[in-house]
Amino acid sequence: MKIALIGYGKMGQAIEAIALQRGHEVVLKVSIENLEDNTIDNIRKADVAIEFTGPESAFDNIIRCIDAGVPVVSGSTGWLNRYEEVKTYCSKKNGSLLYASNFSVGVNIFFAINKKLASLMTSHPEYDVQMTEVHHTQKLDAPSGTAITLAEQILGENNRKSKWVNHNSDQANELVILSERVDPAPGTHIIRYTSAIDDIEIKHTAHSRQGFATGAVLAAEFLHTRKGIFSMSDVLGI
Ligand SMILES: NC(=O)C1=CN([C@@H]2O[C@H](COP(=O)(O)OP(=O)(O)OC[C@H]3O[C@@H](n4cnc5c(N)ncnc54)[C@H](OP(=O)(O)O)[C@@H]3O)[C@@H](O)[C@H]2O)C=CC1
Ligand SMILES: O=C(O)C1=N[C@H](C(=O)O)C[C@H](O)C1
Repeated sequence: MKIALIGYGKMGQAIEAIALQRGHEVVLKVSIENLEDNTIDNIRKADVAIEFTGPESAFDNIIRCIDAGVPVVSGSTGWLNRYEEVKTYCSKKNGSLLYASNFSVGVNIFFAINKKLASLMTSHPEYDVQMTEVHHTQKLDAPSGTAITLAEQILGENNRKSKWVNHNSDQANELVILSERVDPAPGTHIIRYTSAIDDIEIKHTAHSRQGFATGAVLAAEFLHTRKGIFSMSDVLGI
């Protein structure tokens, strides 16, 4: 596959290493230094684009890939207030999009465990639930995209919580997500159910960016021959 890397920072470089190992070719690398290369004509040289830039630039980059007619895998976080708009545009243009707040296989298994645990806890109001996410200090958004996905899963199951907040709270309806920024943390997510009698905790710790990068390349391999809007559940069958 010929791959365009839109965003050549920590993730773009980790993805390039995995893509080359898997026999793919990187035909375009875009960062702030060469934004002039981020054109529809250049993107069209690729079979698939992989977009990891950040909250401010993801939307425009994804739209550009759709306009180029090139399937796009995006992992940028902090822009999902415009996700519905992108989905509508992608459908209208008969494009291909695969978005995930977290591409690692381990986190996608963790999502399934989180949903199941949240469902079991529905009938146990004696437990309160809280989340913590820990990332490196260069991260621009808080809470992490993964934490928001986990929180939305819990909100979907737990009728005692009606919204998430990114600060401490004593309101019973608020699901607290605490964000910590310490180096070199690639990404840790912890969900704690606490009661007077005992606590239950589930935790995922990424040891490096390799899992995210491998998942993004698997997603690109999945997407490049398909039309439509997909998620990592489609890639992994979980
Ligand atoms: N879904 C997932 O599994 C994961 C998602 N992420 C998310 O991916 C995003 C990127 O993370 P990370 O690689 O760590 O961040 P970095 O800051 O290391 O890299 C971002 C890259 O995007 C470039 N960039 C910034 N603005 C633009 C733009 N307008 N057009 C094109 N390129 C641009 C930067 O250029 P320059 O270097 O010149 O500034 C840099 O190359 C974040 O939103 C992060 O949360 C991260 C890990 C996993
Ligand atoms: O910015 C990061 O580094 C990460 N971002 C994603 C997120 O916001 O959830 C995924 C991973 O945790 C690393």
